[in-house]
Amino acid sequence: MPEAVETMDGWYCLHDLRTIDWTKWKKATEEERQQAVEELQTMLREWEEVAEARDGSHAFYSIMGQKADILLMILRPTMQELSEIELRFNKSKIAEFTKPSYSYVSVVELSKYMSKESDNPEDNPGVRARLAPKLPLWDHICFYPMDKRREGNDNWYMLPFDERRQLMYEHSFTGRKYAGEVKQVITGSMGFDDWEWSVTLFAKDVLQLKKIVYEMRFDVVSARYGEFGPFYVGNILKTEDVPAYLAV
Ligand code: VOV
Repeated sequence: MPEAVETMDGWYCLHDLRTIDWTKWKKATEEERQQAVEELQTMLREWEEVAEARDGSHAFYSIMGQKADILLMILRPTMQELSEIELRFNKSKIAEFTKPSYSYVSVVELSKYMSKESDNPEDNPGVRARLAPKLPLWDHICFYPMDKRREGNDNWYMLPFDERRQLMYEHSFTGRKYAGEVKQVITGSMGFDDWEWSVTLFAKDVLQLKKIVYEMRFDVVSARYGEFGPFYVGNILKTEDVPAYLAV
C-alpha cells in the first residue's frame, strides 16, 4: 500500500469571494455608502493590526472578470477566528451590497516530501514561519483550487512514496526558478472543501502568474496528475484605495 506523506499544518485559511451589486450600491444614499466604506476600512485596519502583531494575516484584492469583484483571504490560528471574521463581514453594511460568489476553507500545508528522515522540520524556524505566513501583498494575486488525479493509470494516490517525492522535487525545481517573482501559499483542504488544495500565488508582475502556471503544466505532477478548478486573478486593493474603488 502506498504510504501517505506526513503534512505539517499551520494557520487556517478562508478565501471569501464576492460580487458587488453595483445597481443596489448606486441606489444607496451617500450616507449609507459612506458608512459602508468607513466600516470596511475599520475592519481592514483592525486586521492590519492583527497582522502587525503576527497573530494572523490577510489579503484584500479586486478580482478581474465576472466571477467575482473582491477577494478577502484570511489566515488565523484557529477556525473559530475565521468564523468570527466571516460573520463580522456578513453583518457589516458593505455585505448588504455584495453577493457570495465563491469561498474556500483550508489550512496552510507543508508536506515532508523534501525532508530527510532524521530531520524534524517543525524545529526549523523557517518552516514554522511558512506555516504562519505573512502574506506578501504584492500587486497581483492568483487563486485556484486543485486536485491530484485518481483515474485509471493516472492515480497519484497509488504511486509509491519515492516516485511522488521525485515528482515533487521536479515541481519544486520549476517553482524555484520564480524566486523573487512569485510567492506561493499552498493550503490543504481534504475534509474541509471540495478540492484537495488551494494555490494562492502573489506576483509583482501579473505576467509571471501566467508564466509559472504555464511552465508547471509541463511538470509531470501537473501534466499527468493535476486537475484544476476555477482561476481568480486580481489586483491589490489597499485600505486607503477602497473609497476610490467604491466611488460611484
Ligand atoms: C512559486 C514557486 C513554487 C515552489 C518553489 C513550490 C515548491 C513546492 C514544494 C517544495 C512542495 C513540497 C513541500 C511542501 O512545501 O509542501 C510543494 C507542494 C505543492 N505545490 Fe508547489 N511550489 C511552487 C508553486 C506551486 C504552484 C504554482 C502550484 C500549482 C500547480 C500548477 O500546476 O498549477 C503548486 C502546487 C503545489 C501543491 C498542490 C503542493 C502539495 C502537493 C502534495 O501532494 O502534497 N505549487 N511545492
